[in-house]
Amino acid sequence: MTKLSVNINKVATLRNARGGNVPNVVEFAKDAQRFGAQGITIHPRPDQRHITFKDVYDLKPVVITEYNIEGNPNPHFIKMVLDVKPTQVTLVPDADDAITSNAGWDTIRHKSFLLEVISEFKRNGIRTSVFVDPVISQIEGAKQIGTDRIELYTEAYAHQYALGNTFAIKPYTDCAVLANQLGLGVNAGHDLSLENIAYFKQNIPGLLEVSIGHALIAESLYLGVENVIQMYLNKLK
Ligand SMILES: CC(=O)[C@@H](O)[C@H](O)COP(=O)(O)O
Ligand SMILES: NCC(=O)COP(=O)(O)O
Repeated sequence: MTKLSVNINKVATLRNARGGNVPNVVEFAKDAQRFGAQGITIHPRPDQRHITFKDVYDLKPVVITEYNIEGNPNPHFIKMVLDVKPTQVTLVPDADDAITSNAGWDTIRHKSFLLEVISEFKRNGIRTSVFVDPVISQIEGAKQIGTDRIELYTEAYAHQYALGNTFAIKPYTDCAVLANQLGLGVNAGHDLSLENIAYFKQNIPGLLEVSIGHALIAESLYLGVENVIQMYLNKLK
């Protein structure tokens, strides 16, 4: 079975736009789990543009499924994750000013750094995952750094799938097959959506978890808007 971890960054983006507490990120996480989400993912960025450092702590007691914290392991991020002890930490090599995550780790070049950070998280009972491009040598490198899982960076797949290029799945399938052989768990995320998720799932053996945020929130707006407009109209009769 593949678990759905709902990324709630965009809920925080909306909240921060007004400076208040609407929508409430903690309540949203509770409701998402009540509606069936099997995990909650957040990606606190250094500028706190969406998820704040306070959110990271506030969410801990309410995430009763799997709590996945993603981010670049700078000293502050490492401390926060060690304090909160989520189910899983996903290491992402994003620059502070990146609009969103835009590349996987070079697991070969950063081997010694990743080995050290991963062993510290694992010593503290936190499952580790490493965000990687679908490149065979990077999966082999991931095995060398002792991570429990990899997260396949799916932006390229999502982009090509939307253009009708289903062959774009091939490097992902190949990497998942190798990861399974090496005993690495396989997660995936970035730009997955209602449109492209079924084909991805069908072609990725042993897919343990997908984390989905941007499209899921956008789709929720579209799929919910008729209902909400009708509710307003009823109140205005
Ligand atoms: C690691 C990853 O793939 C990202 O998708 C991420 O967690 C989303 O971050 P933003 O919501 O800041 O774009
Ligand atoms: N790890 C990927 C994630 O959490 C969500 O990415 P996206 O769906 O917001 O692109």
